[in-house]
Amino acid sequence: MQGIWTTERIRAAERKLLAVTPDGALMRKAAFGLSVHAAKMLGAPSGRRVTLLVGSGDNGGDALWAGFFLRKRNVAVTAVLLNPDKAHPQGLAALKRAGGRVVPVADSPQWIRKADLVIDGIVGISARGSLRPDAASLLEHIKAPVLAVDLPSGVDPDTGAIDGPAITADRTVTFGARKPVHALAPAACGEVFLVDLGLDLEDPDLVRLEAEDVAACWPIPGPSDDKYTLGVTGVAAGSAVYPGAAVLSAGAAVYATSGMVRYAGPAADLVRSRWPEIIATGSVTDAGRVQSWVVGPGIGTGHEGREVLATVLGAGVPVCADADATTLIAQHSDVLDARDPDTPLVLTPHDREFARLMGSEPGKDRVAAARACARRYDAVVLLKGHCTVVAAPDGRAMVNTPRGSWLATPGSGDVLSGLIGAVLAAGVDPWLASGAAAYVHSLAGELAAAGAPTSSSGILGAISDALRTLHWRKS
Ligand SMILES: NC(=O)C1=CN([C@@H]2O[C@H](COP(=O)(O)OP(=O)(O)OC[C@H]3O[C@@H](n4cnc5c(N)ncnc54)[C@H](OP(=O)(O)O)[C@@H]3O)[C@@H](O)[C@H]2O)[C@@H](O)CC1
Ligand SMILES: Nc1ncnc2c1ncn2[C@@H]1O[C@H](COP(=O)(O)OP(=O)(O)O)[C@@H](O)[C@H]1O
Ligand SMILES: [K+]
Repeated sequence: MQGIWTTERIRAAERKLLAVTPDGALMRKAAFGLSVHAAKMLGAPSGRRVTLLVGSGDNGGDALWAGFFLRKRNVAVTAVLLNPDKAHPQGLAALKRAGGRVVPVADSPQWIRKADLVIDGIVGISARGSLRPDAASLLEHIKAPVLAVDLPSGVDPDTGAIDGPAITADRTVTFGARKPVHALAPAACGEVFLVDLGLDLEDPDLVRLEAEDVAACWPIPGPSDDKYTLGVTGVAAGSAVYPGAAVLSAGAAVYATSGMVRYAGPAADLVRSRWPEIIATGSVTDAGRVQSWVVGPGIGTGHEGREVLATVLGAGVPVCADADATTLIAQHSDVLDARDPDTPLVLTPHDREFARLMGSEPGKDRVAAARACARRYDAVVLLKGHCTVVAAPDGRAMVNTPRGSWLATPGSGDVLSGLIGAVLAAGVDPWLASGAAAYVHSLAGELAAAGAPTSSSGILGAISDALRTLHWRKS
């Protein structure tokens, strides 16, 4: 699991380390790492032109020191100082000593336009609010690839929110530890690299699953397993109007697990004909025993849907309440009375469903929003979006960062619900199960797309490929 720390925690850890480190040593270490990445981006660095955008804090200091190291490799370095009086004095002196050019904002457009690489040292973890106009005015001249120092300026370090002009980096080099911005604003960060500073950090504020975490929790059969032992997934989805939701959700469960999948609802004939391995019935009351229920996709928000939801909430097994089920819960909170408080519940709202559950949309701080919703409903909340946040009622939070936006296609949420249900049926912790499902979902989207738009059926068909990329410990 990859740990992510808020800027407050990072600053506290930095203070401790700075107190026992020779003056300037950490910054030079950070800047040297930065210069190595800059040189890689330039290919053959000698004779190439790099322009530094330098703000008034230590982020600008990093850029200036990186400029110093690049001068040693015969790079032509120009620093644009946003506030000459406040530019990091030692960094500025070092760059000048090494033959770097320094220009004021007024003269900067030409130096930004003709650069082979722009290094963004405008603001780092102490950034507050949107970029000020003088800083923002520099961005329009950028033509070259951008290397962001610590984080792309203009993006909120703790929420990843972008409110106004912001740097879009090709690569970000961060120091000490990953910050929320790196997980929550992937399109602005580009590829993120970490320079280790030896910070003493534990108990991350946020985590991101890696392939081995998903492999370790995903239910795959071992020598003593049979069709029941990995858990039976129940899917209560679809209606006469929306039978496709049932096919997609149940189909995702079929691909996700070698255990049994049961379906209950009005699309039983269609589901059976599409997935002969599924035991399908017309009603949840005669579906047979399951170890988890997925309820909601396409069931509608009327009386019948409400009855179905109440029945599965009272079944005493983990429930993933998706799509119409989240709306039903928002509109009729008493339906939750049917729930055994010890039975895990996963809610999977997108922003509009979230607004129904919580009274307003998630806003800029999606992690805080998901945490608040998880606490309010005593449920795991998987907040859908470009980056998906999964929060547990005890405060644990993780984020799934996708590569691309291929999942933005109708029915893709139905696929996700089936994946979650399959992992829940195996008895995996519901927070981990939801995060692992989001990971496999986005990986399947990426593989299905392979660089061109795909569909939910395509994502469904790529689930096995996604799972094959994980490194199993047993089989
Ligand atoms: N500590 C360490 O061990 C290490 C730290 N390191 C580095 O230090 C960085 C943090 O440096 P930091 O704290 O000096 O602040 P930083 O983010 O550069 O600038 C903030 C300043 O900019 C301004 N400003 C604020 N908002 C603004 C806006 N919207 N638009 C425009 N300007 C704005 C405001 O200054 P003002 O102009 O108001 O005086 C504010 O004070 C960190 O990200 C990493 O790169 C590395 O060297 C590794 C070792
Ligand atoms: N721009 C995007 N980038 C990445 N993933 C996205 C994007 N937009 C939506 N998604 C993902 O696609 C899925 C859409 O689910 P949902 O909103 O329920 O749609 P549907 O009801 O059509 O199935 C979610 O998993 C969400 O996180
Ligand atoms: K920056």
